[in-house]
Amino acid sequence: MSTDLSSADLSSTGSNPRLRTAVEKAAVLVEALPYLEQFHGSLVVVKYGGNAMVDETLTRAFAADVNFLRLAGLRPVVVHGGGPQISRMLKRLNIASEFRGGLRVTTPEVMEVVRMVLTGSVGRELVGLLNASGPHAVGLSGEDAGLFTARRRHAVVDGEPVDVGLVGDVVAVDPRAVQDLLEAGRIPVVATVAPEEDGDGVLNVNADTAAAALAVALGARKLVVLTDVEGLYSDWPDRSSLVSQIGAAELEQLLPTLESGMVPKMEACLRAVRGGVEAAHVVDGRVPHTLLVEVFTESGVGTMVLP
Ligand SMILES: Nc1ncnc2c1ncn2[C@@H]1O[C@H](COP(=O)(O)OP(=O)(O)O)[C@@H](O)[C@H]1O
Ligand SMILES: CC(=O)N[C@@H](CCC(=O)OP(=O)(O)O)C(=O)O
Repeated sequence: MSTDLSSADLSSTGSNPRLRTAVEKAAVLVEALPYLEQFHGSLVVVKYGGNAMVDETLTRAFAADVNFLRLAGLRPVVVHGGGPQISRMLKRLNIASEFRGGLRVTTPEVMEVVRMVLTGSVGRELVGLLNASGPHAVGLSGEDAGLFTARRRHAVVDGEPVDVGLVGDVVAVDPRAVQDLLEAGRIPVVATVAPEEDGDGVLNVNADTAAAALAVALGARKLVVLTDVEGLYSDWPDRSSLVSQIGAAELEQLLPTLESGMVPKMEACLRAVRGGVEAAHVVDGRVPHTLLVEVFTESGVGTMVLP
């Protein structure tokens, strides 16, 4: 079946603007058809960055998109960040904080705030927004049912390892709690605090890192990362260097040249595609509905990482 709405369809609307709008809307739906078919039943991990949550219109559009994915027969899993929200709370509490190599230097005092903000505030708000259109979202953290186990990691700045305190990398995932929820038709919403391996404390895991580990453990079809930039720039901040598609080998070469938040993000995309995820996408979460456009249209937006 041809899914093309040709110029003949548009010309048949003559000068009637309502008919023209109707045909254009139909074209969008028709373009989505092959993707609806292709991705039916697919598991998609969506990482929602704190920087993309700034405005209520955007968070509502995000919640609508995730609910849309579920209703369209996909199985979305949300992993959320909350970096700016943590920073705001630290500031209110007069606790100093800094980032090294894209990771927050996490003292025990900072860790308490990270856990409180991610599991008690950002996660709750997202679950509430998602559930405004049906009781499907359930919040959990890496501490629930052994979902994540983490090991302390160091950031690398200018080729040198830097101690960033209570920051972890996910070394094991027990995805059963998430799978049980998916099986029941729910939308898992995951905060990325994780118990430390061989310890009794918890570690602060960058949300991109955790989303990639979860996507691999779940055998996800896609990882979609929503952030506050159009995608990956090969020569940041030169706006003409936006990368629309990149392979794992090329990305690996580019990694040492990247800065700040893009480091854990692109490492996560690499980890995902190397771990069997078909494609990882970085898209601009400041534009409403980019998640749907990325999944259901031919051209997509942002940067796509392929194995
Ligand atoms: N090469 C690059 N391409 C795109 N963004 C970059 C690059 N290098 C640094 N950045 C910065 O990384 C930021 C995204 O990372 P981050 O702030 O951690 O996002 P999030 O909160 O969504 O995880 C961008 O807003 C941009 O300022
Ligand atoms: C270790 C580390 O940096 N952890 C992050 C966790 C939250 C996060 O990743 O949030 P975004 O996705 O919004 O950046 C932090 O403390 O900010």
